[in-house]
Amino acid sequence: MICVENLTKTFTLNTRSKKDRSHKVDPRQHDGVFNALTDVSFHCERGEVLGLLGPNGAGKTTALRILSSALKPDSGAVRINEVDVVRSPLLAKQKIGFLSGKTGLYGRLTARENIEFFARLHGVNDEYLATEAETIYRNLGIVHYLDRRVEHLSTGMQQKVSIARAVIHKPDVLVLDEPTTGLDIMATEIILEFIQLMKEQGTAVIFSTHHLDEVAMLADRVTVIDQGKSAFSDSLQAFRELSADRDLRRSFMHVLNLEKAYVASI
Ligand SMILES: Nc1ncnc2c1ncn2[C@@H]1O[C@H](COP(=O)(O)OP(=O)(O)OP(=O)(O)O)[C@@H](O)[C@H]1O
Repeated sequence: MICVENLTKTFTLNTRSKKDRSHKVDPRQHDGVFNALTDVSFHCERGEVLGLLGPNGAGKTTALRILSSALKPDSGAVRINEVDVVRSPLLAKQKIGFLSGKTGLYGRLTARENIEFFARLHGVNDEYLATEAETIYRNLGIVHYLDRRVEHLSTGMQQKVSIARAVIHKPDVLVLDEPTTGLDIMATEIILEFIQLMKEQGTAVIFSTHHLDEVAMLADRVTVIDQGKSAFSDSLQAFRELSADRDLRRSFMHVLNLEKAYVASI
């Protein structure tokens, strides 16, 4: 369904970043450039959830922005069935729903206006908005504040509106960058249940997270990105089996240590 192959992405650093001492220790920086991604590959089938893990700064957001066609890779491929995301970004946008760290909602518009504006950009018709969209609103628990201005909503409320906006055009693939970060237990629960529902409806869902319990609950596949490379990409079961006691935290540490040992040896 969605196949990501050998992505690379280099950022040119500005003069200030070049002088920034904190960057000097990162082996990915040299000669005024930062190699954010050097080799990232994974895939996710219809009706599957892929949990994307990795330490801070590993390259998860960079990879997800490329998937959503917000950013162009230097090399590598992203394909959704027959559609080449890099070559046909407009077509790809119809097939992908993307939730990024920044909500991108218009504060002075109501939640409903935000969602419907985005829906119309994607050619969603009024009949659908009047009927089936209500199911999305109910499933996300946002019905009672749809007509309030976004600037007056809490972080959790805004996040759920952003998710509604990301799925309103019925994408084949849903990409969520840290969807539960900073949210309370109830908002988190609703979002995790919503991901499960999308999976049951046949959507391929890719979400990044620092919470291993979310991966245990939802993921069929796991990809770990470390230092711009996919250090592990396989089923949840294979990930568990990396540790003798099938503990996900230990599996995660195992992947990172192996990767570091490898980097040290070259
Ligand atoms: N435009 C840019 N210019 C220079 N460096 C960048 C740029 N965007 C990202 N980076 C660097 O690329 C690296 C990967 O960043 P990215 O945001 O993809 O990491 P992440 O895995 O999502 O981290 P986190 O878990 O903290 O959100 C970081 O070191 C970041 O500073």
